Amino acid sequence: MTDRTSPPGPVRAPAREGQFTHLRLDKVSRRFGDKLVLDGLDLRIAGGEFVALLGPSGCGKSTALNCLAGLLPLSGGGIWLDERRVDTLPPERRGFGMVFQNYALFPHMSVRRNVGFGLRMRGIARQEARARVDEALRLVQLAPYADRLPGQLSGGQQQRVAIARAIVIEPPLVLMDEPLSNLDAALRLDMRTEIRRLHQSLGLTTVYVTHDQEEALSLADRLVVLREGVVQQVGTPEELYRSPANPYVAGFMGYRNLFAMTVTGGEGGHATARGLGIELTGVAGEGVGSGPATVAIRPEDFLVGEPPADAENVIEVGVEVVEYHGRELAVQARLPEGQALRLRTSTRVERGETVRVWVPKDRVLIFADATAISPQPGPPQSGAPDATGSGQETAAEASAS
Ligand SMILES: Nc1ncnc2c1ncn2[C@@H]1O[C@H](COP(=O)(O)OP(=O)(O)OP(=O)(O)O)[C@@H](O)[C@H]1O
Repeated sequence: MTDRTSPPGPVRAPAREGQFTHLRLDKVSRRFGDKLVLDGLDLRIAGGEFVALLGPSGCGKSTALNCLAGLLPLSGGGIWLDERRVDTLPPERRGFGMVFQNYALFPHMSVRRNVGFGLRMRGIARQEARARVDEALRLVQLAPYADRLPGQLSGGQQQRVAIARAIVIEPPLVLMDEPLSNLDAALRLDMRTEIRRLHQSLGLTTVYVTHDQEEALSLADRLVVLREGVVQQVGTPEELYRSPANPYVAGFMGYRNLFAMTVTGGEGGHATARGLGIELTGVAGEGVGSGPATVAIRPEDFLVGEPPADAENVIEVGVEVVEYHGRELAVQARLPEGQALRLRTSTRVERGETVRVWVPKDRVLIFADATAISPQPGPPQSGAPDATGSGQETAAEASAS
């Protein structure tokens, strides 16, 4: 849906009433007991921007969103809409729209009454409220369902009701917490397009929480990758995809192969690393010198077959698992010392075969951070190369070591 080479810029629709220039999170912290779940989160979001908070389960995404919404008090720091401090205000005075994973609709109220609930609470006159509800239902293409109860709707339709309810109050900020997780794959794609369309056409500012890297990349103007409550990297989808700051972010951006190796030399912006019975040359990240490092490679960057004479990074691997994925095969192979290597190829390979694979050195990233460990034995990657949560195990493995 999104053209990745030119990420969509913020602010496309006319400014909304109550719109702000910047939302600022200033050293926001949140503790639960002894546990610091958000640790000094600094973030600046421009009005009209779509920002995704991305990270694995437990990294603090929902906590950050709930702090923004006013559902959780901060343990430290502040939240500002331009010059106005909002973290001291109760949720209803912030007036943000919220969409949750579980829809949170009132089961006994019709779609129309659910959508109009926030307007009734705000004392909006009946006639105006009705017109606004009609318009919101039209926007989410649910006008024909206005008189149904939520239980008479599909999951996707219920989520549209939740979205209509959030936007009908014309909030300066819409907060979405994994709104698509309960939907099936096809519906998720449709709703993703829908959310982006609404965001653009209404000029909303949206903060969207997800653990799904593909969802974040396709929806957001900017991504914020969180790890244990600490921001790892903030950037456009293209920046994060092309230049992840560390192995953890790389894991999220589809670098499913994270190898703990040792740098033995290097020149001209490249470094060479040894370990696991192989040698690899790649782009040297900041601070890479001799010593332990993490080498990151995307499964789809390997080439398979008889390497040309000038092929870089040629290695021999034993094919262990082959999954058919239409145009491509998802393959799990073993390095000489037994570590798993994941690759995707349209070249036919068979289980049990020993094959030569190679990867151009400019497709290999070498990080000074040596905390990643090699992916553990397991099934090959499923779905698209960077499909839902595909980087998660590797990121989790990275954080586990
Ligand atoms: N009310 C609470 N009391 C104690 N600990 C909590 C509470 N809410 C969250 N936590 C802890 O804070 C951490 C972050 O939780 P949070 O829900 O923000 O993570 P998340 O990244 O949104 O994960 P998920 O995607 O699973 O919702 C977790 O370790 C969680 O157990």
